[in-house]
Amino acid sequence: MYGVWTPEQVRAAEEPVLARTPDGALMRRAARGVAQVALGELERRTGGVSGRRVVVLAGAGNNGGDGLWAGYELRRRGVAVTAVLLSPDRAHPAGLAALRRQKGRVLLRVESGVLAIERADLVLDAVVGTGARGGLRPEAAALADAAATAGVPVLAVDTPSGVDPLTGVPGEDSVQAAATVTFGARKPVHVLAAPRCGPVTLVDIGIGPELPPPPVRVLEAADVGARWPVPGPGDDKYTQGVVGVAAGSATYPGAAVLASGAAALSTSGMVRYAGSAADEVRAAWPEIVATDTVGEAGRVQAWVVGPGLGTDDAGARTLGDVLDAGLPVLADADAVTLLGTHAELRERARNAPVLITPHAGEFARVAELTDDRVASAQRAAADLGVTVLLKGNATIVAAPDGRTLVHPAGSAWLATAGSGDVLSGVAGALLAAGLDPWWAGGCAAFVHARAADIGAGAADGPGSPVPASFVQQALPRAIREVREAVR
Ligand SMILES: NC(=O)C1=CN([C@@H]2O[C@H](COP(=O)(O)OP(=O)(O)OC[C@H]3O[C@@H](n4cnc5c(N)ncnc54)[C@H](OP(=O)(O)O)[C@@H]3O)[C@@H](O)[C@H]2O)[C@@H](O)CC1
Ligand SMILES: [K+]
Repeated sequence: MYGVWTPEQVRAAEEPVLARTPDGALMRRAARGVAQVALGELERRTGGVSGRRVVVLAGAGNNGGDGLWAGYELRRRGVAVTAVLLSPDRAHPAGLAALRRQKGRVLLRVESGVLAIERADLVLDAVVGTGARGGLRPEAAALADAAATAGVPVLAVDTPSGVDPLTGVPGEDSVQAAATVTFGARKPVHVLAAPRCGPVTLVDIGIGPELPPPPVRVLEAADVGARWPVPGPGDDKYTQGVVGVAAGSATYPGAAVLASGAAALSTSGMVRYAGSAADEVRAAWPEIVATDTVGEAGRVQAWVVGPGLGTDDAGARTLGDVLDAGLPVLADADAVTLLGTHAELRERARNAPVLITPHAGEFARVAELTDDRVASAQRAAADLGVTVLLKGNATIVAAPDGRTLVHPAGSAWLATAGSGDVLSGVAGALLAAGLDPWWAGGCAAFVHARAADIGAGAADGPGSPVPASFVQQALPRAIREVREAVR
């Protein structure tokens, strides 16, 4: 598990360290980190460093200072460095002087910068970092565009410029980085817009002890593996948690098959299905005990409700029955919509162990969604009194007590029909096994995303589209992987 801090928190943590260290020391540490990663990229991509060409796009603030100092370090290693100054009058004076001392080339015009980029092996994006406001301005946009067109990889300094460091939302023009080097702490952009950042290297600049507890956490495979429920010698099928799935309809039997099958693959023990797709579920999964209604289902330890349920009165009744059972509940899809339209159902869910798993459209039916998806999920969790898992390329899980995690999906293969049904089955099974909603959501999101990559073949190559049933089938391998990470 690792933490993510807001730019504001990082700035506050830097202050005391800046005050007790010599002028410029922090920036020099940061710049050495950038240079080291840049040298590694050059070596890996071109087989050497000496004489290789690096262009630094240097903005007006300290991010530009990092870039200029990194250019100085690279010059010392024999790299041909050209800096393009985006605001020549405000370029970091010490960084610029250092680069000049080492005979780095300095350009003031965008046109000459574009020409230099076309011949470069690597571009350092030091346009703007945590002080960013909005997308790239036209001159920086033209330079970023030149790098993209020429296929020159960009190493982002701290954050990919033009992407909001707090929300990860890209402006109209923004940098697509091949890799990113950040300092002191990971920031939200690195997990909310991971595909924009590429692999992120964290450089220690000594501010760690000054940081508060992280407002956002990211689970790693071992965290998930350590919590994944597995049977012990004293367990039987009941003691491990029986999950009930109230999903699917005559129109959407597939949702029932995907959700209940995913539950059966996620934990040992037992799955009960209740709904109008009982025949289809039984045919696909003979081990699942299927009945027509929630009332007939028998004892369970948690309910999954919603996928393919329908939003009519019958759906609302089923959701009400499930909430009244007083057990942990995973409410997805139509169940989220019903919570949006029925205030009395929202009241029954409040402060109960409920995990809702909306995508953006469903989320907007129960709470306000802004560009700041993390804050939106946190507010919704606090206001509704339930744990909220907001789906998206980066999935956010926020508990009413404020605990928040982000799962940064590496790929977008999960954006496929039925994939949410699979997630709901996994998370429901974890609730039945006794995980609290926040952990159930976090662990389910992790394994679900991994199963998508496995199903897509993205672990061994570029991958190919993966239907939800393949994601479901890849769950066992994804679970074995997280369990192996514990050892
Ligand atoms: N403190 C330290 O010692 C350390 C700090 N560190 C580094 O400092 C960075 C933070 O530096 P910072 O606070 O100076 O802000 P920064 O990100 O450079 O941006 C502000 C400048 O950018 C401009 N600008 C704004 N938006 C823009 C846009 N869309 N497109 C283009 N330009 C835009 C804005 O100009 P203005 O709006 O005034 O015209 C202003 O001049 C941090 O990310 C890390 O890299 C590390 O070295 C560790 C030690
Ligand atoms: K940057």
